[in-house]
Amino acid sequence: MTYVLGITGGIASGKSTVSQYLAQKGAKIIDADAIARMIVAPGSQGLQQVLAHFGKAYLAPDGSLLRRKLGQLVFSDPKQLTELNEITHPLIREEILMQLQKYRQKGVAVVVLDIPLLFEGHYEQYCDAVWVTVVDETIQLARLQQRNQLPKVEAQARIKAQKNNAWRIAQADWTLDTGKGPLGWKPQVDQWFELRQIRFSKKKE
Ligand SMILES: CC(C)(COP(=O)(O)OP(=O)(O)OC[C@H]1O[C@@H](n2cnc3c(N)ncnc32)[C@H](O)[C@@H]1O)[C@@H](O)C(=O)NCCC(=O)NCCS
Ligand SMILES: Nc1ncnc2c1ncn2[C@@H]1O[C@H](COP(=O)(O)OP(=O)(O)OP(=O)(O)O)[C@@H](O)[C@H]1O
Repeated sequence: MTYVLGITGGIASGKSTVSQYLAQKGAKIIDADAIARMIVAPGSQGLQQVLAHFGKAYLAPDGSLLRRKLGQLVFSDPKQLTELNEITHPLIREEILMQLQKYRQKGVAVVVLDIPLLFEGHYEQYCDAVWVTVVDETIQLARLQQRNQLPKVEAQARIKAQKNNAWRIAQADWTLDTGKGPLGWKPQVDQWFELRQIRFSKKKE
């Protein structure tokens, strides 16, 4: 039986960092952001659909999507964001469910669904438990600005384009504060699995 753990949270709240730690312990990760990039890769049908809707101005000379530019548009205009979601989300869902099925068939012990829009997309129906990562908004803003090299207003727009923490926390099984650094959250993560006697698959070296 595969144990499916969903991890969600606001932008730059630490989802990928926690997922990477679980991958080191032997979990398989299904990364929605990576899938979202894959479905609009150069030459893909997804990219064609995005460009047909938003225009060729979002195509880079090397055939890739101008992500920063599209982000500037959609994270400052909810209507445009909804339209991008309508194009991309069915393709993202199909790939997520395919990967999940593959891991279940292989008998992987723990699979992590790392999905920013987990509750929005109702992926909790596939999860045995859902964690939400949270961090103080000042730290979140600083991490986001630093990681994505974004000016403050753009980073703030991205945070504002998402649902808030209270909305996510109300639906989650557990809330993990990543603001205190790894020494704060790693032992709590270990304990979650120990208490429930959930074992990871042995990693192939
Ligand atoms: C707008 C795009 C091109 C900006 O690309 P960029 O490389 O700058 O950001 P990236 O994809 O790495 O996303 C970073 C973070 O932004 C947030 N985010 C991304 N898409 C969305 C969205 N549709 N709604 C709310 N937040 C989002 C998430 O927290 C995500 O982790 C890109 O985010 C995108 O294509 N989004 C639509 C697909 C989607 O919903 N992806 C999220 C996975 S479900
Ligand atoms: N506990 C921590 N201490 C210090 N920095 C951290 C911690 N957790 C995450 N970070 C840093 O914060 C940034 C955001 O973390 P991460 O990429 O894991 O967030 P995310 O929730 O996956 O983001 P996104 O929603 O954009 O996918 C990264 O640069 C990461 O290195």
